[in-house]
Amino acid sequence: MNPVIEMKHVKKAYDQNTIIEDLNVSIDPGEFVTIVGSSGCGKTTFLKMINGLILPTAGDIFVNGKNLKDVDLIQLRRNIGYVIQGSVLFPHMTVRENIAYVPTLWNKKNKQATKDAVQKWMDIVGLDPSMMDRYPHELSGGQQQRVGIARALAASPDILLMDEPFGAVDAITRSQLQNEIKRIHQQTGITILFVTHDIEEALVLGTKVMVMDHGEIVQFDRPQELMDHPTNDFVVSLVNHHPY
Ligand SMILES: Nc1ncnc2c1ncn2[C@@H]1O[C@H](COP(=O)(O)OP(=O)(O)OP(=O)(O)O)[C@@H](O)[C@H]1O
Repeated sequence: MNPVIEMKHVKKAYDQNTIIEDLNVSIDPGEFVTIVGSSGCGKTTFLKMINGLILPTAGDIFVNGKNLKDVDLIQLRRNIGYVIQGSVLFPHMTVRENIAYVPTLWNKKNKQATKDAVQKWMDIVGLDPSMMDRYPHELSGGQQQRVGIARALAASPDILLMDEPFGAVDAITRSQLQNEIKRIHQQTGITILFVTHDIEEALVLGTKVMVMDHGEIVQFDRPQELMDHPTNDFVVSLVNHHPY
């Protein structure tokens, strides 16, 4: 199987400050990769290098076999969904208009196709149709997060990048959203990369868990493997905070 994302000898420095020294990783299509690690270890930097929002200082990044050095980054981002913490919806657009944003560009002559897409994705993320004409400020944090996910998915991306997407919602909503995203992953087979600071969330959601420490991947394994065979003391301490 060809990897959907590959990094080879990737280095990232901000001025003189090297955050990532030499990162090598290969991610297979369809995986749900959760990324955990201490604060400031480079998780967001890692994620943003995949959609070209941050450029590496050295090394190569391949998405769907193409070196990012050779691709149009705007085009690339159309195929990569990006969901971050908090609301990043267009405030002056309704739920319907937010979700329809990309499908409208595609279906200029077929309004019904856009309408169908909005309904389909609202349904998949568990948003009641009565929310359709509301504006973001008329929604709860959890509902806004659902619209954000629906909007990202409505663009039919191959890859979905999620940076602490459920960080700002209460525990009940968070657990509902976790179930939704797990189901969406199973239904769509999309590749998901999901940053979290919560090891429990990482172990529950991930088909693979990537543990980062000081810009290095210290372990990248199936959740069970991580719990049974943690590779170093950092992973041991992470896993030990897990209640199971
Ligand atoms: N634009 C920037 N300029 C300079 N330093 C930066 C910049 N962006 C991030 N950093 C630094 O790079 C390091 C890694 O940041 P990053 O946001 O990738 O970490 P993280 O693991 O996602 O952190 P957190 O869990 O706290 O969100 C941090 O020390 C941060 O201060």
